[in-house]
Amino acid sequence: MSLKGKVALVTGAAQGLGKGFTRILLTHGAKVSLLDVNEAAGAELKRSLDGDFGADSTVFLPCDVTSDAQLKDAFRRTLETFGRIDIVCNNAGILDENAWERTVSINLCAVVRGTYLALQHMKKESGGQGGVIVNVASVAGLGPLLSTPVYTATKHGVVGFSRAIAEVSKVCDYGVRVNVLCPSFTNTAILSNIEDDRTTGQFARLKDISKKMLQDAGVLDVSEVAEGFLQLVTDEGKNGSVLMVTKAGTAYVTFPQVVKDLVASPSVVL
Ligand SMILES: NC(=O)C1=CN([C@@H]2O[C@H](COP(=O)(O)OP(=O)(O)OC[C@H]3O[C@@H](n4cnc5c(N)ncnc54)[C@H](O)[C@@H]3O)[C@@H](O)[C@H]2O)C=CC1
Ligand SMILES: CCCCCC(=O)/C=C/C=C\C/C=C\C/C=C\CCCC(=O)O
Repeated sequence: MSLKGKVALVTGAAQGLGKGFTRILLTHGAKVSLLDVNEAAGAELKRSLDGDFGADSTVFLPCDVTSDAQLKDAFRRTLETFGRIDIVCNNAGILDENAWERTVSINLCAVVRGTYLALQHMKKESGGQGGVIVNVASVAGLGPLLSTPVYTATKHGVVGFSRAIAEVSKVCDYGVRVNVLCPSFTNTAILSNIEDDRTTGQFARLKDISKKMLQDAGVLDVSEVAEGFLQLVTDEGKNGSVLMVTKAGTAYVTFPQVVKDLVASPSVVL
């Protein structure tokens, strides 16, 4: 799928991975709506992107993804600005085992909210033109990161929810693909949490295990993860796909198939 003339909405776009996803989308010809709760970083990024891609290529919309009203308004303003939405990336995330309810709210509840809003705008049965959603989980969505059990749970939640919605989209012919990105440790601000007793809370004593995992796994550059993101956006054969990005390269994750062909079974009435 070519990105020329396409419009994307990215949450948590002001820095780190969201900024990387934004840049790769712009480089391939898309326009991007940048959503972030950090207004100063968002405004600064917008200024630098104006220089590289032109002021008409992006809009920055201050938005806390935990607010239903703010996220709805950001979708509305994206449509108002660019006239269409084709790509949605639910990327905003935090790691804070002390503020664990907020972690669930941002990392999982807001991904559900962003996915439902994306479907409302893009699915064919609501008059949309189809599209693609990429939800950002983590390798911690596939196995445990010991010092961060709630973070780990939210990322497993993102994987499970996205795979389920991808199947729904296929069966109900929404015309929207839903994929999941699972990066390993990547060089962004969130990595500093590994050392921070305030964010690991009662599990601070386990931080050496996470640090050892990081040393063994290595640290990805944002651009390596952005290439994986681009694959999930552009490869029209991918729906319900979970792409793991590690220093060893990229790999699509396979899951055990517990019930074979459930939806294709003639005994299942849809
Ligand atoms: N850096 C890493 O090692 C990995 C990161 N991830 C995931 O990638 C995603 C992006 O994280 P990074 O770029 O690494 O971290 P980061 O901390 O650099 O960026 C996160 C962005 O999300 C924004 N944000 C936080 N709460 C928000 C809210 N309530 N509403 C709107 N925006 C909000 C922040 O302002 C920030 O711009 C997260 O979901 C994270 O869990 C996944 C695997 C590895
Ligand atoms: C503490 C900093 C966290 C930074 C953000 C993040 O999500 C990093 C995750 C990196 C690694 C995930 C850790 C554990 C995953 C464990 C097992 C995965 C198994 C995958 C497989 O090969 O089957």
